[in-house]
Amino acid sequence: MSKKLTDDERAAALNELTEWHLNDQGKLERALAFTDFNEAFGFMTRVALLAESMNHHPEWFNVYNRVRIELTTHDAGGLSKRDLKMARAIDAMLT
Ligand SMILES: C[C@H](O)[C@H](O)[C@H]1CNC2=NC(N)=NC(=O)C2=N1
Repeated sequence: MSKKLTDDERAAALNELTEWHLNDQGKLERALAFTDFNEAFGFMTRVALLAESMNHHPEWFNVYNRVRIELTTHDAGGLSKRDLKMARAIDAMLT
């Protein structure tokens, strides 16, 4: 069971995760564009393996070279540290 972040914790995290924003559903969102579908799906495959190992799974949307990722923690009813860990791991994968 993960705890929902406090308002202060969430604000600090958003300040640090510059590529991410809070969407209108309160989820942590990042939009990405790759050169083509192969690159996008290759990235999604790497994230999928990571997600499975972390038992924390993204909600996402893909069209051709674009991927939009939304992170939230269902049992916390909002953002938790698990979303921040996942976001940082995704960022690290892209550098
Ligand atoms: C039973 C299982 O541990 C839960 O359903 C996990 C799986 N993956 C999950 N992923 C995400 N993003 N949020 C969750 O709350 C979550 N819960």
